[in-house]
Amino acid sequence: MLNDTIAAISTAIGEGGIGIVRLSGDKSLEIASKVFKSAKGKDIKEMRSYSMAYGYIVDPETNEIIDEVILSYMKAPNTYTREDIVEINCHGGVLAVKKVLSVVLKSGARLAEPGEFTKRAFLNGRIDLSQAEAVIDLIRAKTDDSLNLAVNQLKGKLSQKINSLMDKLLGCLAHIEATVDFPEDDVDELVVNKLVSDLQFIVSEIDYLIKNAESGKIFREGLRTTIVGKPNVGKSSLLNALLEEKRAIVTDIPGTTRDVIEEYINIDGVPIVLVDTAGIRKTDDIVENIGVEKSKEYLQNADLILFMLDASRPLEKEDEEIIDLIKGKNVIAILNKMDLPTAIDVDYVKGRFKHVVNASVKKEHGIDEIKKAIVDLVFEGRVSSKNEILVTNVRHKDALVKAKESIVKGIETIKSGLPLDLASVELKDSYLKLGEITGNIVAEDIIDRIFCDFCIGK
Ligand SMILES: Nc1nc2c(c(=O)[nH]1)N(C=O)[C@@H](CNc1ccc(C(=O)N[C@@H](CCC(=O)O)C(=O)O)cc1)CN2
Ligand SMILES: Nc1nc2c(ncn2[C@@H]2O[C@H](COP(=O)(O)OP(=O)(O)OP(=O)(O)O)[C@@H](O)[C@H]2O)c(=O)[nH]1
Ligand SMILES: [K+]
Ligand SMILES: [Mg+2]
Repeated sequence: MLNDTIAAISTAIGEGGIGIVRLSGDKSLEIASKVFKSAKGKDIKEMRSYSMAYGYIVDPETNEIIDEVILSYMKAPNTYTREDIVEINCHGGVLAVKKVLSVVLKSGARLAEPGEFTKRAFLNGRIDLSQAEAVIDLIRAKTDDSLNLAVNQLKGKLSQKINSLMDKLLGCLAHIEATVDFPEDDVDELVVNKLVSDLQFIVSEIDYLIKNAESGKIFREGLRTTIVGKPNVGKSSLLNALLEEKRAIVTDIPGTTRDVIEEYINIDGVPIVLVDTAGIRKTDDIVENIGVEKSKEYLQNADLILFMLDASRPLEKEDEEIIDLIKGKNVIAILNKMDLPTAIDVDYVKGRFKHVVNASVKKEHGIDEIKKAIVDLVFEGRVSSKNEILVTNVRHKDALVKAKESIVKGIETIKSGLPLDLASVELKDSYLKLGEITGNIVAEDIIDRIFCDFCIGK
């Protein structure tokens, strides 16, 4: 129900300077007035929009003072949700904030669902769906570039692009309608050519967005990079070196790492989810074996594999088995332990892998080269995040792919000389797909799924 008043804790739960309980809905001020006592005896119902009041939150049933607070009021429609908003700024302890929320709920507000404030901003028309999605991306951004992309999307840059494509498509549809109204006339060849070239232009613009979406996805989700190799080649040493922190246990005992270790790093603005795994080998140790199975699972889902080899030893069956497992994946092979005499067939490894880096992780050699190889591979021939409209969300990319397919079919229909209104069916499909990105035209379950993913209080 959109017209009830919702409330939630909008700051992170934990000890902090301030914790905020936020209310949104037309009863926000009325509910707040039941629990707030102004220090100067003022009535908050007379408050001006975008002003604050100092006082106490009091449990109306027990008259017990719960917290000393500052309350702020923002009047609809100039607010985050486009509804009346009251924010109660409490002391930032877990208990005070929770108790304030609980009296607010007892006084007539309903606990907000995750993302419900932002969902209201969307349903009330302040932002479209792609902008709402940008809010959560902004909160989760781990690098400056990711943040920058999310802010641009929040400001509506992607929406503008999609709306302009939809306008152009609508122009083509109008064009077709106009010719269909005069069926007796032979459709002018010039008209058809113009239509096809307009559609091809739209396709090329969509193509550009799709092409760069791979990089965009990395900025939003991070590049899943998994270090694999047989035991003892130096995988955990590499994780520690890239993190610049002794995160994983390193020993000279093969089979040291058993669980999967996952950490975030930022390499030149590229967010990386770095995963260290158990060395892959056949083993009778039950615990280690679970680790090995996990390693195999993780390497299947990786965007990039850092395949580590011990260059001081000849290639072994275990290495070959891993080579088989990672076939067809994005791989950077790392020849580690180059500080020791080389025993591996370097040429053979170079023949098998396009990207090979020499390193001695222990002596801190080759770490920068590994970082460079990762970033180069990510952006091979592609754009960075600078001043680009980058599609970062897989949902948007999928919609673009489908939108393009429909236009391409439409162009084929037109070119084959079939009646033009047959093409308009396909163009309308494409229009609907584009509309899913901004949420102009979108099914309720998609909306629910998107906002489910939000945090509470947002
Ligand atoms: N205390 C607090 N800080 C916050 C938020 C909040 O809800 N509360 N925000 C959210 O979580 C973000 C700010 N987002 C906002 C987006 C739009 C409007 C808004 O009311 N815009 C009005 C213009 C108001 C004016 O210019 O006076 C409008 O568009 O009409 C407010 C906040 C970040 N900081
Ligand atoms: N000489 C030399 N030793 C290294 C180098 N890198 C790592 N080591 C050593 O190799 C041993 C194994 O290193 P780890 O990082 O634990 O190897 P791992 O691949 O994570 O091993 P598991 O978790 O057991 O699969 C340790 O004794 C490291 O100090 C290197 O570049 N040169
Ligand atoms: K080890
Ligand atoms: Mg290890």
